[in-house]
Amino acid sequence: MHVHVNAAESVDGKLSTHEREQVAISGPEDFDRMDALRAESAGVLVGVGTVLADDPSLTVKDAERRERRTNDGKAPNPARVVADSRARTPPDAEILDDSAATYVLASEAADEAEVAALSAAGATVITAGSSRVDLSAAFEQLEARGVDRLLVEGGGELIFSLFDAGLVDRLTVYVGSVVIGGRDAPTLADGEGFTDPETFAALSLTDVARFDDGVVLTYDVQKE
Ligand SMILES: NC(=O)C1=CN([C@@H]2O[C@H](COP(=O)(O)OP(=O)(O)OC[C@H]3O[C@@H](n4cnc5c(N)ncnc54)[C@H](OP(=O)(O)O)[C@@H]3O)[C@@H](O)[C@H]2O)C=CC1
Ligand SMILES: Nc1nc(O)c(N)c(N[C@@H]2O[C@H](COP(=O)(O)O)[C@@H](O)[C@H]2O)n1
Repeated sequence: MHVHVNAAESVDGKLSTHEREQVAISGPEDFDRMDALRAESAGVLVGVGTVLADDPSLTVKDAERRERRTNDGKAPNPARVVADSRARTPPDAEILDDSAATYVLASEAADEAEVAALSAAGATVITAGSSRVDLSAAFEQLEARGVDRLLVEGGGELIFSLFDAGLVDRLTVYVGSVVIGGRDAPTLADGEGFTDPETFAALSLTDVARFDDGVVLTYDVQKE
């Protein structure tokens, strides 16, 4: 599985406000760059926290990009994937509309009725992990279904877990010219955090580019 994490943060590293409401940190040029990344992906992954906060659609917005995908023999939109251990995704969430296939990565702790409701709403539920989604195992099951290239759009809890598990290949971060602040506002990587510097995720900066009134930093992730 190739895993590319892309997110937009303020200069102080926040993904949104302490109220965890969606804010536009980047502008039209960066949203278009993100749309191109979606169009190149087999799947777009977010955590259930992002689904509950933002209710994103995770579709390709540009019609020409969708047409190019169709001409290449692909579905117009990549699959939508949500990491959701307890099947908390609302059955009327945007990611469950009929624009694309939707996978819910759940754990054995998910309530059977909630899983059934998501299946009835059109999702394919993949179970991996006892109390929380085992991301490596879930990715193997996604690959078996042809989803072999994931764009991860957040949020901070999920992104930390992916780095912690050594699953990230590439990171692009849009740094917007704004300070959001707030000790409880989500950051690019939340979770437990690393303590031993030996275990920090090590990155190689490969590009710096200006988009809108901010910069996009591109990194390859060093793997042992
Ligand atoms: N600026 C940007 O680019 C973006 C901003 N955002 C913002 O980020 C915020 C949401 O981020 P956040 O609250 O961190 O939520 P996330 O989207 O990271 O979702 C976190 C949840 O995912 C579930 N999950 C399942 N498996 C795992 C796993 N193995 N590791 C970690 N999490 C797992 C957990 O819930 P459970 O245990 O129930 O499964 C967890 O609470 C919102 O405010 C949103 O607006 C979001 C995306 C992009
Ligand atoms: N690149 C980027 N810049 C921002 O300023 C953002 N707030 C986000 N958020 C992500 O975009 C998703 C919205 O997707 P749809 O337009 O609904 O398809 C949102 O959920 C975040 O993943 N990204």
